[in-house]
Amino acid sequence: MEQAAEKKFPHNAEDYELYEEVGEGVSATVYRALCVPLNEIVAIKVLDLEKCNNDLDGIRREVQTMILIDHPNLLRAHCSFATGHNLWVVMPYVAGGSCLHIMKSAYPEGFEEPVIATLLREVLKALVYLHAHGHIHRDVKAGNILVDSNGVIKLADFGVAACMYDTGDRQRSRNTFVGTPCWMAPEVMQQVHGYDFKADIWSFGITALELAHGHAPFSKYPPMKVLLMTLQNAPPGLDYERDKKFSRSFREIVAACLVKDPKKRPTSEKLLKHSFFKHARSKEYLARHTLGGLSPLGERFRMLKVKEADILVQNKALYEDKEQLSQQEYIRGISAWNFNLEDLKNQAALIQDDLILNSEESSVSGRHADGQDDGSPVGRMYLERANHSKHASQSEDELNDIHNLESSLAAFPMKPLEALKGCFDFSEDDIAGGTDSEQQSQQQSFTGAVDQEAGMDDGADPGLVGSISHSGIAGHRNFSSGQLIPDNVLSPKRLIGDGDRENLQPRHPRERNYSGPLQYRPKKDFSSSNAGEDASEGAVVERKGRFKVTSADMSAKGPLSIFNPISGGSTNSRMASSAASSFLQSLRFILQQNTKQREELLKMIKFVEETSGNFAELSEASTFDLLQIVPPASVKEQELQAQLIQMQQRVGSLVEEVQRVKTKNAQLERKLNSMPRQEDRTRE
Ligand SMILES: Nc1ncnc2c1ncn2[C@@H]1O[C@H](COP(=O)(O)OP(=O)(O)OP(=O)(O)O)[C@@H](O)[C@H]1O
Repeated sequence: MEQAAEKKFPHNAEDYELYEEVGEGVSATVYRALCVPLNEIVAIKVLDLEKCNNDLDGIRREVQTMILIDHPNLLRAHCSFATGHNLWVVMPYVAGGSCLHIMKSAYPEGFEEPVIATLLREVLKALVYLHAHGHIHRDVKAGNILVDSNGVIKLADFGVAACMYDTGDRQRSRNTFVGTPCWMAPEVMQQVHGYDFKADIWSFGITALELAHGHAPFSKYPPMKVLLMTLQNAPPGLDYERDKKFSRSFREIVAACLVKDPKKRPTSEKLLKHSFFKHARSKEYLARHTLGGLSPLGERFRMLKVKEADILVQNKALYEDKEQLSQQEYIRGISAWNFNLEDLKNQAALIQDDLILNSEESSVSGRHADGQDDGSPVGRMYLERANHSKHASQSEDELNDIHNLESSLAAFPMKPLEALKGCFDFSEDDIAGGTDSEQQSQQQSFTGAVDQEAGMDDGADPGLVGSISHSGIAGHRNFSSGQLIPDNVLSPKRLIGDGDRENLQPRHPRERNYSGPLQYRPKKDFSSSNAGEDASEGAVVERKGRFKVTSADMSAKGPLSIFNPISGGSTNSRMASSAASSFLQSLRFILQQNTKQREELLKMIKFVEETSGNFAELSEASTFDLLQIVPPASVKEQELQAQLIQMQQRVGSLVEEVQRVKTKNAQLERKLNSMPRQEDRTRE
């Protein structure tokens, strides 16, 4: 691969000393490192090729884009090469880390407006450049906005960038789900007409809200819920009450970006001229107001991880609820959902449970449209769940929710209710629970502030510079990034630095890659995958941490399994059991509905029987049929609906028949009454 700039960065792992971990993505870990020959601190993103083995094109594209771009606000890669089972991407070290990490560490409620304006202005400059060169970034979010120690902003992560001039397969890739759900534009979710650079403008608007509040709108919800809310609800925005500290121009620019019709969104170039950016300040101001007083990145990252682990333990002790725990990963803002259109449809079919839980929020628009809540997300969800009683009064709303859901998903060929049919397709094996430790390892959450210590420095962090030696990498080979993915670099083990490269350990199944890969597999996969290292992964197509589905993914994939959108669980067993409980709830609800209708019908039949003895026989038959309406738990919802319609039609015709008989009787009565008079007349 070509090298960036004048300096020649070596393509050899031996020439780098890995220091501490400074970031983690879904399929990558980022280290601060020293390039020994150049004596320069760099960041090295170590991508696990095994986890990306179906998206090698994507990786190649990311690296190529990273090397070719040339803009002060875009993070450019120095070089990349494969070593062992990993791909190393060498890039400048951005000492402040991402805005997401900064917020999690010191600004959990978000930044002040001048800081936001400054950050967004720089991001927009990067987007103007990218769009002008035919690229769509597709993953604009606070986690990808890096701040260096001088306050210079770098937009990073081209893992999902696409070229607008692509043809053929790559063009088709723009008809794919790519991005992170909370930041994803509606047209990207819908996949009806594809999308263009305006998708970045939507994500930019969401990022503006994220920087203002410390989290993205809908970030407390599971991915499927986010999809539905984005499609169904009014676009999120700044709230007049809660966000009154922000200027009108801020409100306006957010509203301009978050328009559902992409054509109505401004271009990045136009946005850059918006009056909101009058609030922007210098990079020195930015450095002071974002990084001032923060400890070095590696230290912060380590503390956040400790904090996450604590929260995980607390949550586990409090709730012992695996489904809730799996939410944590999502809340954290990690994007690890891999799914295709069929998954979406099938998951959507089960979402009524979720809609019931959150019916209030899902109908909210405007003031609370961003789903903000002050309580702890896990506690809140737990409460919602506890409040979820099955009162009859809720039933109508539930039905409405299902209908709303249906109309929102009109673009999808299979309707949610129809998709329920596939939900029975799992075996006892599938319902066996996953291990706690596996669950636990998946959960992380960044919240609250951490202690603020020494200032920041691009150089080595004393005390943290446990360099990782190279010699432990058995048989590692170097490849130029021109040919990124030789066959033999793919292997079942992932190696990570652990302070000493001599002791490189295969990591336990990656902690953060389990926020609920939204996927399904044929039933046989369920059982077979239980034995594997990560039951959720099986024949997963894509490891990169985002929603992604390629055109090829849209083909049918055999019998359906299911996923509970609430759990976002990682193991098939958890998916199966939570889906089973979700489905049972659906059945109970249907049963309840049908019982009520049955009672109504019985009343009508009784009325018919009483009014006309002539139809007793027919009525009996109807009563018998009606009794059949009570659905055994295993009867599918659709069949029940059909039965119900038939019953209703039958009762309707009975009522008509009764009316006809009544009319006839009345006529006969009139005739009878008139008859004696005729006899009298005859006698006379
Ligand atoms: N050059 C860099 N200098 C300092 N920190 C970095 C650098 N690049 C990335 N990071 C940190 O590492 C984190 C993860 O990196 P990155 O986003 O590239 O991984 P990823 O797998 O693509 O993540 P995701 O899929 O979640 O977007 C970033 O959020 C950031 O905090």
